[in-house]
Amino acid sequence: MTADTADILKVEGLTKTFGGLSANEDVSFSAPRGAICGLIGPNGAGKSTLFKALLGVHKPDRGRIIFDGIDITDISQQKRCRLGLCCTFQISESFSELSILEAVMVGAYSRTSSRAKARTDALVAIGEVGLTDLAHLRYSELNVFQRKKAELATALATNPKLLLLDELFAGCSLHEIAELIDLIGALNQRLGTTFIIVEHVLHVIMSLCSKVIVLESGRILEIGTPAEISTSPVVLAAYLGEDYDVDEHQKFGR
Ligand SMILES: Nc1ncnc2c1ncn2[C@@H]1O[C@H](COP(=O)(O)OP(=O)(O)OP(=O)(O)O)[C@@H](O)[C@H]1O
Repeated sequence: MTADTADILKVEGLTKTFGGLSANEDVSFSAPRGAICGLIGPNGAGKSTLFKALLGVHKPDRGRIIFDGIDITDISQQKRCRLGLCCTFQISESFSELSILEAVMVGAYSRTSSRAKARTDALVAIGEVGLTDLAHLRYSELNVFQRKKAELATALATNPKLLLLDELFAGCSLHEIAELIDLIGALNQRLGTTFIIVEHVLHVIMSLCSKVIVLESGRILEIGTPAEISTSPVVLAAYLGEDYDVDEHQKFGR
């Protein structure tokens, strides 16, 4: 398999069923290298199931996942992470007495066994998200917004090529959302990291993404630019119901 330099990720015909329910049905899309892509859809559309398949949390029934030219469909989560496919994850309660530095070092240890190197890499990642002055604080002492940034730093410390953000913005104020949008945009520019973002705050998707994938009932409903998605009759109908008024909802997502 030769690497497709244009697309860092290709998903081909991914299907995952739970009992009789198709959580993902023949899902195919690609993510261009260096892009910020959005994955949206109503509740239960299959977004988390798709992320879990990408991360290797569960195995799809059918289909293939090609990451950076490599078929990763059957390889472990740890190996995917080492290849550069990672997500943000909430620090569990059992880790809450760790300092930010120690928590972010957990991410850095995915690519080194050297404590000194993990510490250096963690400090770089902490700097990237602007938490250097708080690096010594315990996780339990942080507010929601600081935790989000620390989770982002932990993921960055794995040195991802593709970072999946699953509702990173949830629980943030409008001001904090604006700051996180700027931060993700800056990281994308500075580090070249590709992002795929699952987010219910559509303003985030419309502000950051160049490509949006819309899922509904496990299937791809539409793929396009934010402008195309925000005026797509099928997308509007999926979100707003069959009786939506296009003129009334032309500011969808703003
Ligand atoms: N482990 C599981 N066992 C059984 N059914 C599941 C499982 N995980 C997900 N599902 C079902 O698959 C469908 C898709 O769920 P999924 O969580 O992927 O949707 P989602 O788009 O992430 O939803 P939300 O926006 O509410 O988080 C739902 O009907 C859900 O109940």
